[in-house]
Amino acid sequence: MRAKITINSNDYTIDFTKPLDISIPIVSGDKNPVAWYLDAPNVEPVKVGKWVAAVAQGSVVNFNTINFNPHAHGTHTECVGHITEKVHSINKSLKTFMFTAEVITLVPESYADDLVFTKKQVQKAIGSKRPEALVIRTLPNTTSKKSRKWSNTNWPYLMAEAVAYIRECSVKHLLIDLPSVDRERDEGALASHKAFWDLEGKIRMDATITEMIFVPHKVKDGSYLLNLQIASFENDASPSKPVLYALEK
Ligand SMILES: N[C@@H](CC(=O)c1ccccc1NC=O)C(=O)O
Repeated sequence: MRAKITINSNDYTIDFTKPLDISIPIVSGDKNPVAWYLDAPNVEPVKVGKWVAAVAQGSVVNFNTINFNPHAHGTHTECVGHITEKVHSINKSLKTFMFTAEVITLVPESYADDLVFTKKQVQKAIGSKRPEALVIRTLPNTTSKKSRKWSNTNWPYLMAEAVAYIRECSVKHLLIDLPSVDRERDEGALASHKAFWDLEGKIRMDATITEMIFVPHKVKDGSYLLNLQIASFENDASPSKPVLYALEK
């Protein structure tokens, strides 16, 4: 299926048979990525007495219970409810699902004992583009990101002024391939989260942050259409499935 779309008076064609999935699959056990000091997610059949709900074990159906944490175990999208006393729901915050998106690639820079992404880098990478969604691929970009054990790694993070700039560019949806836009241990500052949602100003209720994506190498930097989908969880965050489509002229 192909679609003709118009973005700001420019016409493009989309080929829906060529999705570029930038989500990380959730798998049971040690192959899954983990952050925030939790154990691996678990997918296992329901057991009642002698009944094990797996066809391989004599059940007529496979019927698994899944135990996982959206923030710790893979690609997830969160709303401002992640950091506010009143719990806002991602299902109520994210109401449209197709966005113009720009994929950029950033190399972290040294900052004291940390690795960070600066406002200057972001400015250079975005240039004059003003997408609704910004997809940040960080280097190095090995496939081990899909199973990384992130706890206590002090991953690279976005400087708050870089995120404020992203907000000033009117980006509504920020996606990154790290467990957080903020430093792993920041004494609760969450400075980049706060800057993105404008917590000290007019809170952006409809803005979202998606973390732990994986942007394959074959996806080149540039402009795309983004389909950002969540499961309908009434929670601050949900596992999500961001999918890019090339914009053909
Ligand atoms: N960086 C925060 C911690 C933090 O953000 C966090 C801690 C435990 C579980 C989840 C967290 N953030 C998740 O998105 C801090 O050091 O206080």
